[in-house]
Amino acid sequence: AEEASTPSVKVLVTYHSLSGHTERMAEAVASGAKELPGTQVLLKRVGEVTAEDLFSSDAVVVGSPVYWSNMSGEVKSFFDDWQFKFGVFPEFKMKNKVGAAFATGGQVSGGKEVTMLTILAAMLGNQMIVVSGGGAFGASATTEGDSPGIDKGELADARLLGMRVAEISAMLKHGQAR
Ligand SMILES: Cc1cc2nc3c(=O)[nH]c(=O)nc-3n(C[C@H](O)[C@H](O)[C@H](O)COP(=O)(O)O)c2cc1C
Repeated sequence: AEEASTPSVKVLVTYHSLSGHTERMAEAVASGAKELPGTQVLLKRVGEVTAEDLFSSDAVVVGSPVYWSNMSGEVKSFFDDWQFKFGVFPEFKMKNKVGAAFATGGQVSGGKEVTMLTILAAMLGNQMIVVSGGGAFGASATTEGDSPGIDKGELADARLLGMRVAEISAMLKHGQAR
């Protein structure tokens, strides 16, 4: 009965992906978050996220392909839409929600960490509580050259990120990760 009366933690996992790599990572982040009982996960492309999706979430995990060592324009437009479409400022409507990032990039040293940091920077500017997981700045995967596609270890990192986001969100919402 106690379980049922505890409101579930809502995690929004959202991403941009043209050739499917970032989408695979997003699915793994989502399944990692679901591993914590009582977690509700919504998986959507950035362009499909509504105000209701955003504001009803306890956590938002954003994934981007690396475009010129940074988040893709579509992901940046998503963040810009937080103001243009959803009016987050000046009330800081995203304040104290958990935020995290993941990225895929063609090259080993092609800007995945910068990409995650710029995503986290947008979240920090919104007074969100940013967390890492999987890797030091979030979960990432190299998708071209000697390391084509997404491998098992990269999927495992994405799952770990999702789990950590769910755990921290539950701690903030309920005082413990259950
Ligand atoms: C316009 C453009 C710019 C890119 N710039 C970079 C880059 O600077 N560094 C890098 O490692 N990969 C770069 N890539 C490769 C993508 O990040 C990589 O293929 C990624 O996994 C694609 O993700 P997706 O399959 O989800 O679309 C670029 C790709 C495109 C289309």
